[in-house]
Amino acid sequence: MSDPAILIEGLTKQYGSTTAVDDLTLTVASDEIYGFLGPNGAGKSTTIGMLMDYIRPTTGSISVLGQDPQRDVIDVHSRVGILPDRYSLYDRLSARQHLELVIDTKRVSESPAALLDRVGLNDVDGQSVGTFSQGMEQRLALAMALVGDPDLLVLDEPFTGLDPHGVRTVREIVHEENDRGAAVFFSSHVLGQVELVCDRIGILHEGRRVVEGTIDSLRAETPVGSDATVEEIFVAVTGGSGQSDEPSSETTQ
Ligand SMILES: Nc1ncnc2c1ncn2[C@@H]1O[C@H](COP(=O)(O)OP(=O)(O)OP(=O)(O)O)[C@@H](O)[C@H]1O
Repeated sequence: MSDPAILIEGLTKQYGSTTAVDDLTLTVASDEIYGFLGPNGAGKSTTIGMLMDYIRPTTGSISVLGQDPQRDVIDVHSRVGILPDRYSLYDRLSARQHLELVIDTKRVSESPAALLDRVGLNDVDGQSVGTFSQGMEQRLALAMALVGDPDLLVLDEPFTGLDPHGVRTVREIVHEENDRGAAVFFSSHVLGQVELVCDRIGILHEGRRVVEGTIDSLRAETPVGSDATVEEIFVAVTGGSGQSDEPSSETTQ
């Protein structure tokens, strides 16, 4: 049996007196699509940062594709496709040049044009990224994550800034990548989309995982009813807290 895509045990990250991630334990199988949810500030991006060794844990252990991100960082980075929550692009370079940089770094042979086509960015040849809209930048960042047919895709808020075509494209790519054999781990506040693509979800609240399972199993174990949406489950288990009383329209798409 293959290693889990992600194995996290007792993971804690402390920033001074703030506990961003609190004794988190979580497993993502090598063939699953896992939605990592939680209110603003719950600790999702911090956890993702620790998976990639961008952030060092205070305590706990992490294995990514059977490897230790601190010890085997080069291997982990070569096998994982990451769309971080904050990324910087080079204003003066084109989308093709960005992809060529990742292709060179990962030492793979891949067609930038085919990657741009997959994310719906086919008419941007020669255009510098400084002229891109937010959605175009997001599509390019996703294409960069796809380079090298990663064994694990880690996507932090992949729907940010995308129009409905882009949202659909992300959903299709997540399914295609999973069909190809990749695990997908993504955070999102767009709960309607999460419901459409995830095999399992985990909900984080104040750094702790409060529930985990298939949507059906969460409906059964949460007092929300057998036809509850992910949004209703989310609100029930996070106490309706978060930054606003009303879920934003983004969460219901
Ligand atoms: N570098 C840092 N220094 C101090 N505190 C930090 C730092 N990074 C994150 N935090 C704190 O850690 C907690 C978790 O933040 P994190 O960005 O992981 O949340 P998140 O779940 O990704 O939120 P969002 O949905 O808003 O993106 C927050 O309280 C945040 O203020």
